[in-house]
Amino acid sequence: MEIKTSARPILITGAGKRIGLALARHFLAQQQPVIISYRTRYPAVAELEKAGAICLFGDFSTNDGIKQFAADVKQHCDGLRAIVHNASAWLAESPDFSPAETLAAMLQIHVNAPYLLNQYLEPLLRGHGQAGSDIIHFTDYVVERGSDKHIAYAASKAALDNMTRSFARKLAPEVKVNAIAPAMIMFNEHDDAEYRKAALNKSLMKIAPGEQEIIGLVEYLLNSEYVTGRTHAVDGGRPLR
Ligand SMILES: NC(=O)C1=CN([C@@H]2O[C@H](COP(=O)(O)OP(=O)(O)OC[C@H]3O[C@@H](n4cnc5c(N)ncnc54)[C@H](OP(=O)(O)O)[C@@H]3O)[C@@H](O)[C@H]2O)C=CC1
Ligand SMILES: Nc1nc2c(c(=O)[nH]1)N=C([C@H](O)[C@@H](O)CO)CN2
Repeated sequence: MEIKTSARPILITGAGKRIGLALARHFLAQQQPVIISYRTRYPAVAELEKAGAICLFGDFSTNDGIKQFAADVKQHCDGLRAIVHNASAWLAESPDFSPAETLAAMLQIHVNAPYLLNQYLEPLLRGHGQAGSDIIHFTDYVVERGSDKHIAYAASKAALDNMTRSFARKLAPEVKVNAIAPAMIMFNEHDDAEYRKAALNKSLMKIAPGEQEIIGLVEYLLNSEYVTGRTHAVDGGRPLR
């Protein structure tokens, strides 16, 4: 028998590193209970556990894995304050995978996982009053522009963007549902100087702002009683370049 938390946790998927990890640390520092999913057990997962997070293995590459993860969440709490759908893979089209494999993988993590988790965990989000809970989908700036190197990625994030409006309709007024559409937030370690220069030049602001820009927007959305069904760009003015 698992011990259930009293205050409603915020569930963050794929939070063993980078933006998800930064969000988990932020909420824990505010005494806000957190549940995270991790697929790879990065060293930071033990650090989050030590800080009080419930860290559950979750591999969303199959629908069974998603279902199992939802069942595990229900073992640990009766209600959720929010679900933050952060888990993602930025897979480019490449000769290493067939187009069918690439498309299936992108749809699995950016469409099946949030769609199924929203359905399985809906009872935990409801029943907490008007605007009592939130769902936040992480999409991408490329939803509006497309991407010649990440076609399946962009298409799957576009589907997620659309689901934002459908779930907002379905779950209002109890649950607000919004999307955050970042452009460049943080580089990956392997990005070379030439790539970094070109990527920075794509926006008006010309910086990689880091996780704090996302944390600030997530806080804003959680605190709002009115904002729902919208996509919120964090892109340094990229469409204006
Ligand atoms: N960083 C940026 O500049 C931008 C980020 N975004 C979006 O913001 C969000 C966070 O970005 P970032 O921190 O860079 O993301 P990362 O790619 O660094 O991390 C994503 C997380 O998702 C997990 N994940 C991937 N596939 C699966 C799966 N099948 N099952 C379970 N977990 C999985 C990864 O686990 P594992 O490591 O074990 O695979 C990882 O922990 C993402 O949704 C991203 O698309 C959008 C635009 C720009
Ligand atoms: N899941 C991920 N999605 C995205 C990443 C990433 O590292 N993981 N990175 C980007 C880039 O930063 C891009 O916006 C600029 O090069 C996009 N999505």
